[in-house]
Amino acid sequence: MSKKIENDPASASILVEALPYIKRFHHKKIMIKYGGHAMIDDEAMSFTARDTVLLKYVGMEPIVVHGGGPEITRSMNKMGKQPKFIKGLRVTDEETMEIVKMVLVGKINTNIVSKIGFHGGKGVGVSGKDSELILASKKAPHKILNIVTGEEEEIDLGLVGEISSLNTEIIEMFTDNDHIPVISPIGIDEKGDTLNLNADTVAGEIASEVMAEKLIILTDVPGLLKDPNDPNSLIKKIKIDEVDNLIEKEIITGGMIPKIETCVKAIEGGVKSVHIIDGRVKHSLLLEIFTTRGVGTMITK
Ligand SMILES: Nc1ncnc2c1ncn2[C@@H]1O[C@H](COP(=O)(O)OP(=O)(O)O)[C@@H](O)[C@H]1O
Ligand SMILES: CC(=O)N[C@@H](CCC(=O)OP(=O)(O)O)C(=O)O
Repeated sequence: MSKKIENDPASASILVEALPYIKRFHHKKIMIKYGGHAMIDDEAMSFTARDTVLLKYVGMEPIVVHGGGPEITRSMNKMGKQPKFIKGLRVTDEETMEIVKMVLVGKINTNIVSKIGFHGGKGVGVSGKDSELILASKKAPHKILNIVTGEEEEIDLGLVGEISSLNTEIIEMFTDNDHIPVISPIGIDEKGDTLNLNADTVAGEIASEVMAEKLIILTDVPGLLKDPNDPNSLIKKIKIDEVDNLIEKEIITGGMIPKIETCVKAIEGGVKSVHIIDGRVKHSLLLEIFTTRGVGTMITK
């Protein structure tokens, strides 16, 4: 420790402020959803990995579910494919599914695991296919109203799944043995085929299943915004019964829809506190957990 810190009582008070949280979350599972939009560069990813390792060393049990939407889109573009999203979900044909696996499991997961290792943690990568962690079934086609014909149309999302059951023993085996599980959001169906899952949904459902104390979603906005174009319009707290109205009014759109739906479900599923925060900001994870004021948007009952 440098002399400056030794002699500065303000530095000690940061630790003192953190003590109640360190006590409250001792041996508690903290689910961190690390969104692709928050992975702005290698340095930001390294900071997030280090903060996650810190949580482990002060006695919590962090679990990471990562996304990687922007990286998947970049890879699709390189291959001349145009991505299409319906309500925040990527329409996934077979070729896209191969890209999704390559990017999520082959690239992003291994990158996060090695960064956790570099900072002294025991990261271990799993996908929803390992030990049948996530059993899924193909999502039903999305129904939309064609405003020209006035008729209802169905859009098939392809190989996009919804979770039918979770086998979280493998996760608990890792957390019980001081490892930090890093989970890629893909699942398998009963035939053993791979399905693409939204990472927010996976984080929320696993958080409920393992009875996580907290779910923290790291993304590229300060939190839920009243005006998505104005980063100063942060909604600091929102009750779950206010959410539908914001979706109907199209204040919540795109990738924020699965995020906020996940938050609502996680609260209903027993997760005690749920937050959406800006993962691009250095140490936002620590500020959320260890400070009284917190950061981002808190979703409450
Ligand atoms: N009301 C809102 N408040 C904040 N962000 C919103 C809102 N509605 C839509 N969004 C969009 O949701 C995006 C975050 O979702 P997404 O792109 O899927 O991120 P991630 O890759 O982190 O999962 C934001 O960048 C923003 O463009
Ligand atoms: C079905 C579906 O949309 N799957 C997502 C999986 C990755 C993800 O969710 O990444 P973010 O958290 O960065 O958005 C996708 O293909 O983009």
